[in-house]
Amino acid sequence: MPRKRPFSAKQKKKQLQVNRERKRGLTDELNLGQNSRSGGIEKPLDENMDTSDGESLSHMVRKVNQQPRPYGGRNYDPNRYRLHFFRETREELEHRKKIAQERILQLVQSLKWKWTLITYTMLDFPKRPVWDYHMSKEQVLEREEKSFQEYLNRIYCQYEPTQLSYFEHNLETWRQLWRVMEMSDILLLITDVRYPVLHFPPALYSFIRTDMKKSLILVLNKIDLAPPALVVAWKHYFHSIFPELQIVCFTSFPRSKSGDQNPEGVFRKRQKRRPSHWAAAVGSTQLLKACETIVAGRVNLTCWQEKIDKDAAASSHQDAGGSDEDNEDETISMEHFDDASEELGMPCQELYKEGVLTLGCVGFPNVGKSSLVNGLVGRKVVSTSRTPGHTKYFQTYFLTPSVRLCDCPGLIFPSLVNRHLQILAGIYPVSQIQEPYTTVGYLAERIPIQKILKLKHPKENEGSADPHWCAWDICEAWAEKRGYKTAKAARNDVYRAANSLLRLATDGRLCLCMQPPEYGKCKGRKTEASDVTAPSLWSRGSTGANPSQHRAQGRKQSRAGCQPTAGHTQTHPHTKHTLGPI
Ligand SMILES: Nc1nc2c(ncn2[C@@H]2O[C@H](COP(=O)(O)OP(=O)(O)OP(=O)(O)O)[C@@H](O)[C@H]2O)c(=O)[nH]1
Repeated sequence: MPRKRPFSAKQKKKQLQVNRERKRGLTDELNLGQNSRSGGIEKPLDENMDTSDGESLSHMVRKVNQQPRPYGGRNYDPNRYRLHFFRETREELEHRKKIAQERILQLVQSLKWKWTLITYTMLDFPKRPVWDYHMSKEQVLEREEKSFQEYLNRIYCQYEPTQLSYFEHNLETWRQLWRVMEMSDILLLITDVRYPVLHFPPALYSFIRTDMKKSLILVLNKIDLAPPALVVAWKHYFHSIFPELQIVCFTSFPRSKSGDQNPEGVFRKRQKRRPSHWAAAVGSTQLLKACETIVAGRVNLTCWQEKIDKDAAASSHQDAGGSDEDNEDETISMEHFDDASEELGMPCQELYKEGVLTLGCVGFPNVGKSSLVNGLVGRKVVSTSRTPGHTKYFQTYFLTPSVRLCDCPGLIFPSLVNRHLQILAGIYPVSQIQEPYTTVGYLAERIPIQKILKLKHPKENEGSADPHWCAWDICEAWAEKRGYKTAKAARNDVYRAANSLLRLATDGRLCLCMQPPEYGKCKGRKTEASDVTAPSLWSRGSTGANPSQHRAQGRKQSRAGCQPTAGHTQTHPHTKHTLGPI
């Protein structure tokens, strides 16, 4: 009789999980025959695809980030809204791992790190097919499914799967976007200022402007993570391409005067944010001004201005040592819509219905849409997370009686963007990456992370004077430094180390920022104080709570223009690594 092999609890758990997934895959497959809501591709394009674990209905689509909590009645599918991505083959993953272990890394010159919108061939995105009130709900849904399937077939006929970046394959999530676009008067396209061209789909802009005849405001969000000069440079870049576009700079977490100035900050644990922190968001006034310009008096926005003034006063009261009331438990009047397909919105709705301005926050996952809603409200009304794809269904909230905010789930638009960049931009959940090493290599070729993290080469003791680094070495050295060990053999846990490095990058603690094409050349350009609020010097209030500091920063920026200077690297510790001689 063969000897029984030991079977750990972890393995058992995994086995049960796989069985469950297999069953679910079967159910999905059955459902798909009647109603392909999952948005998967029905026939595998490549017969050689990895099908070993039998996880999903279509072996080409990887489903990640399951629904966090159960909602709805008996027929509710908790995984209906999870992210669906194209799945890679095992051979492909093994090949990339080998590259990470062998390829010697070389720093990319900053001149090669310039990005334009053209650099990214953003493809068209799935749109809602035309419908009218004579059609039944089932007919509308069926038409949407057919159109979405055709869209996927078209795109996979045009491009090889490896050419395409990860993008959303779940029709339900696209339906949420369609609904939000229909119900909103102005769309706020939220982008992370570190990767704005990555988060700006020109196809979406032109659809909103030309087809829907609505306005769009571009929000350069998370400005606390980039040097002010870079924020200004991006603002000017977008203005030069889209002169009519309103652009607003925003941060939900302005940098405090003392905060994160220490280069060792990268090693520190993330601090838990106080509930009152939301009131410190910077950019509300700029957003209000942009809305006023577009609305042109058709909606009364005075309440919004009053709210901003009130929040700024409360914030400065807290600065002066006032009480920090915890509003977390207050009743929150958010409206959830967990089935966008149930809501057949008007295809061409009237603007500013009943004197209410609806602002729809749309964009890629993890760019800070929910945080922006919280920042505008001044307290937590929607849940946020550093895991992309956290918001699953759109939610609305009345900021004032005449301004309604709508938070849409994040969507990855199809593009030909390099997948490493997508991961670093926080678009793809780090915990779900099957092969993180090459992305660490991509990062290390743009930021000298070995130096920043003071890593010791794993082969240093083997006598090599100046050992070359490959991505695997970096992960191994980081595992050694952090003490990440595998459970069984107590070897360095390289996979965990790679994930940890990628998290540091997505959180902005290892800060990589894209640069616009003219960045570094426009020395003479004057920076207006209104261009960007300097988060490092002005930590509280969004309405001029500290105007003298604001003016001082404006002067400082004017002197610096758009040139990355030593001054900037001092005020912004991450900049040194981002804009230095790389
Ligand atoms: N530094 C910094 N981090 C931010 C800012 N806004 C959001 N974040 C962080 O970015 C992560 C994502 O924020 P969310 O507000 O959940 O992003 P989202 O766009 O709603 O994400 P999805 O639910 O995936 O669509 C969280 O870890 C936030 O703490 C900001 O202004 N500055």
